[in-house]
Amino acid sequence: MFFGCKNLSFSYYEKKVLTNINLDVKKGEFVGLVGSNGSGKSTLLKLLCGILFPQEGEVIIKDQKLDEHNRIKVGYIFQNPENQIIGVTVEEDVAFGLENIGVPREKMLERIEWALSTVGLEGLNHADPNALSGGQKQRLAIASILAMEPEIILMDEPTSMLDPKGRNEIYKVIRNLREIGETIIIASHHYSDLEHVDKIIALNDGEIVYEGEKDQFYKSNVIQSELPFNEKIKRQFNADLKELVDEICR
Ligand SMILES: Nc1ncnc2c1ncn2[C@@H]1O[C@H](COP(=O)(O)OP(=O)(O)OP(=O)(O)O)[C@@H](O)[C@H]1O
Repeated sequence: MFFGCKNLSFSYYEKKVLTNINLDVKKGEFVGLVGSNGSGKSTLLKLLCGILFPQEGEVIIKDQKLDEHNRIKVGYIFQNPENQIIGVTVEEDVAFGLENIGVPREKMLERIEWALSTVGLEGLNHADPNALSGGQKQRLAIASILAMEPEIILMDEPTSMLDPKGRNEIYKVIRNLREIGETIIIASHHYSDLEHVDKIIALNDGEIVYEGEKDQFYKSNVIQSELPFNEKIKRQFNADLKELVDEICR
């Protein structure tokens, strides 16, 4: 198995929030994780990257159980980039993780340049991270993870704190990451975040209730609240959003 988990269950003290989760993610796959508030998406991502440990089951990375020795292979991008940025300059921020794992200086500079250009922040090496826009901060957080060359990247609602411009910047980065063959799981409520996913996994009350094609998911009634706005309109008024607007404006 490239990446996934087997029979994973997790409780916060007495409260069970995930039950018997099984995932199998192929190399290069782009997976969307959806579910209403509190369904367990963030908890699942935190288990998949080793921030939390399950009471039952295991996470697998390249046929091995995820533990403190190999969890570096899983990169986790927080919802709020402020939680992740620690450097005084952009370059220092990306360098931080690399220094921790003892990457030699020359290799480190190469990786920093590559990561910054992949997220479109080239030339900003000496900028103050606090002076960056929201979209740039999120891209810096992605670069810092990318530089560590993880096998898989997990993103927890990466656009929820951004304006439309920032969101578009992140979509461009995701397209770049896909082109270079990165494996990505993205938890999100935003339909646009999930436009290009290979498959959807839907959680409800801590259980997987759907796994499969995106279009099929939106056609099904598994989780109504996750439907894109246009689809909700279609079902309610039996008309396309554009047709309705045209009709109203006539
Ligand atoms: N640290 C914690 N201690 C106790 N309960 C928690 C903790 N974190 C989350 N929970 C509970 O676990 C359940 C799942 O939460 P989680 O944040 O994983 O869901 P989510 O699907 O990511 O929600 P959202 O879309 O709102 O971010 C919720 O009922 C939440 O209240």
